[in-house]
Formats: sequence, C-alpha cells, structure tokens
Amino acid sequence: MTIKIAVFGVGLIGGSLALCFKGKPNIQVVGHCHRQDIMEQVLERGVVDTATLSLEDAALDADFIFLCVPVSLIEPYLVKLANLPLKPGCVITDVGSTKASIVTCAEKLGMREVHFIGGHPMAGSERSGVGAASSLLFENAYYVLTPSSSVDETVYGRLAEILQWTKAHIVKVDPEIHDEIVGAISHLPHIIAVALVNQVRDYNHTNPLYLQLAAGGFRDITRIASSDPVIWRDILLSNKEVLLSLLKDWNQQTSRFIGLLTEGDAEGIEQAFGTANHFRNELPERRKGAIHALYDIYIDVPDTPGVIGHIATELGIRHINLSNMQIIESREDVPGVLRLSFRQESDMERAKLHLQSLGYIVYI
Ligand SMILES: NC(=O)C1=CN([C@@H]2O[C@H](COP(=O)(O)OP(=O)(O)OC[C@H]3O[C@@H](n4cnc5c(N)ncnc54)[C@H](O)[C@@H]3O)[C@@H](O)[C@H]2O)C=CC1
Ligand SMILES: O=C(O)C(=O)Cc1ccc(O)cc1
Repeated sequence: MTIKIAVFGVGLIGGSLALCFKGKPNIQVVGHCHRQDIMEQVLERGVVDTATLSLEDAALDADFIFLCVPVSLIEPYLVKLANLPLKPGCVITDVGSTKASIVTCAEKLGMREVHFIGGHPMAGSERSGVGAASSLLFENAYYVLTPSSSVDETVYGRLAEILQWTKAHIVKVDPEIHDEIVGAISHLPHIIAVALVNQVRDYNHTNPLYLQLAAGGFRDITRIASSDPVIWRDILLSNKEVLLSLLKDWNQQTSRFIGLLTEGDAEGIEQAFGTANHFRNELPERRKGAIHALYDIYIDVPDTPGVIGHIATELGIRHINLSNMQIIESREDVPGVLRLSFRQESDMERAKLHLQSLGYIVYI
C-alpha cells in the first residue's frame, strides 16, 4: 500500500523533507504550492513526485500532511483542512518554529478521525526556498514533536516512524516549554544578530571602512541576520510574550557590561568571558542544522599562488572528503584565512593532523 505524503509549502524545510521521503519504498510525495512559478521551480528541482496548486488535490487522499509554510499561515491552513473530508487516520503535522499557539489552534478545532501533532525540526539555515533544500539537512539534528495528551501513542508512532527517513533524533517537548527554550537559543540570537548588523550599518554610512574591516567574528555572529524577513517576522510575532521577557533579561546583560566598563572592572570582565567560555565549551557535540552546519577548521595560508590547490590535492589523495572551501580573509603580503568544512568529524580530524604535519597553522 502506498503512503501519500503531502507537503504544503515546498521551500527550504518542505523541500528538504520531500527529498528525505521521495523515492523511499511505497512512498509518494505531492507538493502543494500557492504559485505557478514556484511550482515550476519545485518540479524542476525534482524534490516531489507531483505538485499541484490545488489544496484539495494535495490533501484529500493524503496519509500525512506536512505544513511547511511561514508560521502565520499554519493556523489558516489548519482551519481549511479541518473543513475538508480528509482520509480517516490522516496525520497533519507542521514544522513551524513556534508551537504553543499552533497546538492550541489545532486542539480548538477538535478534528475527528484526523490527528494533529506539532513539529519543529531543529535544523535549517539562513537560506530559503526550494533551491536551498537538501536531503541531508536533518541528519543527526533534533526534531521536536509536541503531541497533545489526546494523541494516541500509535498515531505518534506512525509519525515518528515516517520521520526516521530524515535521520533526525525525535524528541518530545511540551509546546510552551519549547517556545521558551527555542526563544532563548534561536529567536533571541536572531534579534541580536539583526540589531548588531543594523547598528554597524548606521555607522557604515559615516565611514565605509566599517564594512571593509569587518572580519571573522562579525561574520560568525551575524550569519543568521541574512535569514528570510517574512519567515522571521512571523516567528517573532508568534513568540512575542516569551521574547519580550527574554529581551528584558538581555537588557540586564548589556547593562552589566555598561557597569563593568564604567567601573573599569577588569576582574569582572575577565570573569564574564571566563564563565561564557566554560559554558559554551559544554555545548553538545556539533550537530548539523540549527547548531552547526558542518565541521570547520581554519588555516593560515600565505597569499601565494597554488597554496589552495596544494591543500585540496593533499586532502584528495588521502581520501579526506572536503565539503567546502572558503577564503574568509585575504590581504596582500599577509597570510589569509581559509575555512575548510567537512561533513564528518573524522575527516576534519584527519585533515587537521595532516595539514599540521605539512607545517600549516590550523585552528578549530
Ligand atoms: N528556515 C529555517 O531554518 C527553519 C524554518 N522552520 C519553519 O519552517 C517553515 C518554512 O520555513 P522555510 O522553509 O525556511 O521557508 P521558505 O521560504 O524556504 O519556504 C516557505 C514556503 O512556503 C511557501 N508559501 C508561502 N506562502 C504560501 C501559501 N500561501 N500557500 C502555500 N505555500 C506558501 C513558499 O512558496 C515557500 O515554498 C516556517 O514555518 C519556519 O518557521 C523550521 C525550522 C528551521
Ligand atoms: O541557521 C541557523 O543556524 C538556524 O538557526 C536555523 C534555524 C532557523 C529556524 C529554526 O526554527 C530552527 C533553525
């Protein structure tokens, strides 16, 4: 018997899920798009078996429906689906970055014979659209599910089973707790990154050297400021109360630094960096997606022709799989910094040791 999976909104997350399911035994994937041009892109990328502009055609005989649209559209889609004669037993889930309001909406709809389980894959990137989709996106990442107490264990089991194709680690979390935690570790950092970039953008109007001199640290902490404005508008508004409270705590953190600097409190500054350094080093093993896309090392490279080719060749002949290579700082006559990214930690370790043995200076 074929399992039909409908993906509503075939962008970064919907497209990546579709790629995980497509071509698997007895699975058929249909994408629902809201615009002809997007549907053409989706078909061209080949992430789904079929695609349709019709909500009904996608939904009516589906066994699973994944809502992968911006957060503000998830509840309206739930309302529409609740009014359709869906296949009995159909499991509707979503991937929205917030959970409390969506789960409450589904509970209020009181759907019978179909089930809703909230979901949130903790993997993604600052990119968006089906062009950025990847079948590897969720591998090893956490995938949060927020089933209500009314959801039967066998229904939960069916969803968890189909999600095995993503190779993510499924974890059950209460929706309100989810929003508090994800508010702190994902939504607040996005606000801080955007505020910092906009602050420097204002200074840059007075002197373009700000942008020109911006180096590794600024780039690292602000990558997520390039995220999609519509997606993030919806996420922040949907987690408003949590974020207002987190921003009050953030103000206290910045006030603390104002105090330390005003007092010239060297010991206090050192202590603040020490505490942060210690806690950050306790971050769990690097994972892909939300926490880390790849295993990276950084190498000082002299600005002479052939160096990058030499490094790539050295890794290639030792069958060390390199995923990406990027020059992140380069000036004439001084060493530049090259970032090498690996999908496997073991490849990163082998590359580090080998390049060190060749005399390169390698940082993690
Ligand atoms: N970007 C990320 O890293 C992550 C995002 N999420 C959540 O996933 C959801 C989707 O985000 P992304 O895939 O990043 O965004 P995206 O912009 O790549 O994809 C959104 C998709 O929804 C489609 N869409 C927009 N309006 C529509 C409508 N009225 N009807 C049908 N489709 C419509 C767009 O065409 C696009 O294909 C959001 O709810 C977001 O909070 C969850 C985890 C990570
Ligand atoms: O790019 C990153 O590091 C992210 O933080 C990706 C991300 C964005 C939104 C989510 O709800 C989960 C993960």
